[in-house]
Amino acid sequence: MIETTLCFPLRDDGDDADDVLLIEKRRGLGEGWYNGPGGKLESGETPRDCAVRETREEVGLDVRDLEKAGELTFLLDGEGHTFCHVYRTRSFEGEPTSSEEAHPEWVPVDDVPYDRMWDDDHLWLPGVLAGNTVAGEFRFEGGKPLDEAAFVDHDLEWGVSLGNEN
Ligand SMILES: Nc1nc2c([nH]c(=O)n2[C@H]2C[C@H](O)[C@@H](COP(=O)(O)OP(=O)(O)OP(=O)(O)O)O2)c(=O)[nH]1
Repeated sequence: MIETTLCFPLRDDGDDADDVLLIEKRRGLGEGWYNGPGGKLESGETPRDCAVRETREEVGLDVRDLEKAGELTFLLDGEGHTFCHVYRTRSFEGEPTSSEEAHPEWVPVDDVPYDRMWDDDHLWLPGVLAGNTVAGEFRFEGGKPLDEAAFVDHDLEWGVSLGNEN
């Protein structure tokens, strides 16, 4: 299975609500859709280090104190395809800037464009952005690549203990 990460930086929008930093992905898996910054683990790298590196590479933001928020398994035609570690943080330095891979955008958490994201995201991302923890399994069918397969069903468990070691 491919091991990946996603990081969702949050900031208070000054009006008792939060903004989340999303990217519009410019290439690769999920191109043209919104997501959090993230990507594949490099060899020898911890998931947490990967999320920090990918966020810096994709949008130039230095994130710290990542809180583990989810562990998601994506299956394609019955086989494990991707395992994704999900983090959120309120601690970061810098201003988000575009890269070849990603165009960043602060979006109110109540205004996340789920119609322009992976089909499963509306099921788990609102809870993650609200501070909950989740373990999920999402089944896709129809062959590679994953982002052209059909999302067929899922299992979710909320309030899971994820530890903070990875
Ligand atoms: N939000 C969300 N993210 C997903 C889903 N499925 C899935 O693989 N991802 C994530 C895992 C990765 O963080 C990201 C895929 O990006 P990636 O960076 O690994 O892929 P890429 O093809 O651009 O790889 P690379 O060239 O940068 O190595 O998408 C999903 O259903 N929802």
